Amino acid sequence: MSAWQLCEVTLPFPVSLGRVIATVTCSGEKEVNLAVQDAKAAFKIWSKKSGLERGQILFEAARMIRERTEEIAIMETINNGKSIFEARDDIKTSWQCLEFFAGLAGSMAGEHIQLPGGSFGYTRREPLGVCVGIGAWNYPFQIASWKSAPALACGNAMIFKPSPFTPLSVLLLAEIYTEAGVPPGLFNVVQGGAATGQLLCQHHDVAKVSFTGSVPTGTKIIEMAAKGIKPVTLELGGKSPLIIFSDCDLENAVKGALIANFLTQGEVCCNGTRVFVQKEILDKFTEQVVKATQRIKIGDPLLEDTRMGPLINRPHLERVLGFVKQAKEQGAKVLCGGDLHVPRDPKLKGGYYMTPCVLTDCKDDMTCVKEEIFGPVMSILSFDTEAEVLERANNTTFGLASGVFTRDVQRAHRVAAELQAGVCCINNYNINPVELPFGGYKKSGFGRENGRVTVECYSQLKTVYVEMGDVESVF
Ligand SMILES: NC(=O)c1ccc[n+]([C@@H]2O[C@H](COP(=O)([O-])OP(=O)(O)OC[C@H]3O[C@@H](n4cnc5c(N)ncnc54)[C@H](O)[C@@H]3O)[C@@H](O)[C@H]2O)c1
Ligand SMILES: O=CCc1c[nH]c2ccc(O)cc12
Repeated sequence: MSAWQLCEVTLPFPVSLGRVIATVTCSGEKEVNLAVQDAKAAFKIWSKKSGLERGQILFEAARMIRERTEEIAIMETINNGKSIFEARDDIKTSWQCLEFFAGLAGSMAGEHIQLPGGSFGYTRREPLGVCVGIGAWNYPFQIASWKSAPALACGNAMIFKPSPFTPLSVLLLAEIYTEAGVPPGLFNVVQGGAATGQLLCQHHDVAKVSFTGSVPTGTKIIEMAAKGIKPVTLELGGKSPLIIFSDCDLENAVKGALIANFLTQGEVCCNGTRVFVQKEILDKFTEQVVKATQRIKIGDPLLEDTRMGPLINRPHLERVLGFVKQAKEQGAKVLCGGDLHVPRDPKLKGGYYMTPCVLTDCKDDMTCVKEEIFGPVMSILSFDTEAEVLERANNTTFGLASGVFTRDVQRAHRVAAELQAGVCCINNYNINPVELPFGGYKKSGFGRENGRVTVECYSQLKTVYVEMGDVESVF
């Protein structure tokens, strides 16, 4: 039995349409201990399998996710409020991630190093043990997949705690792993909020924590991990710059700016919310961005043509609207959106909708330009020169992502090299294929998800020395 089925406290989870869709129970100390105990037992079996054997099971899980895409996407849309159109894409990147690490599992290996006198050494890449994954509410299924796939491929067990705002879809992932053949308890889900998260991070049998969420919570996670000398992966917030030079392909730059700001209701950590536009094209760019933003179809996220659903919950909606109000007070101009949206469909009336917002006349010291809003609010800033925009783009404590639109290939790479961010997209935005590492600089975190390098975040290296001669002793 999974730990999440054994809980004592009942919490209601109102979702983004204002209705309760499910009640899950919150895991306390007893359930967390049980989950760790089961994970330890499963780790013993799993870590003894060859990489190829683990890969075969992960390939099967990927196949099952792909086959059940529609069911999982519907669940994710109900869970989070994002459009079904986007949810399908999240599920695709999830099974792709499982496939990517399944493919790597069989070739994880150490090195052989020849030493004097015929002696030699070799290294073994070994799993860490029981890993904990803690997720945010914006990409519930994908976050759980991006954490569990490399963890399991490397031979670890994982206990995953989703955000209490989106507790459901990860249960399908747990079901799929089990049906695909992972040992019982190897991937387990516990439910709850901060208290459950703390119990997991502080548990002495937990070897690693991989966290996706805000900087303040990330700070607490790293403090707890430091006390236990545990490695962490931190995927935190951002306030990423998107730089649009006057020599860009304008149509692509406009599309890029919308993708950089309005996917998942703007609730995306790597969004390019500081849109720096070179003066010569500011008016043309702004006009086209506003037109395209006003065309975004807001509504029932389960309908095929909807492109923006409701925000995650009422306090968050109010927070985002508060940022727009403050921006106006500080001198920004609202060119469109930024209002509460009440859909005509009566069944959507209680939903946490707002209209996507474009702000102009923004200055670097305004709150809307400095702080992560995590909602559908784009701030447009103008600039003159490359040197100036680089200085301003890097003037932030965050460093998750960045983007540049230009037709000048040398400038594109020069700017990409100068931007202080873990990711830079040239002539597109929010493209995060599983083959490429994803993660932040500065306060946006450290460690990486996806790409080959992530194997290093979920394994440890043992050095073995082999003496082929006699022991030479000074004693
Ligand atoms: N960099 C990334 O990859 C990435 C991805 C998605 C979201 N985010 C960031 O996440 C934030 C929004 O998500 P959120 O509101 O769910 O973040 P959050 O930090 O409030 O919560 C994230 C998770 O941490 C848990 N948690 C809260 N307090 C905890 C504690 N003391 N100990 C252990 N666990 C605790 C929560 O229950 C939740 O599961 C934004 O800042 C966004 O930028 C970052
Ligand atoms: O929201 C931020 C970027 C992102 C999108 N999907 C995922 C999955 C896992 C992460 O850690 C981050 C993200």
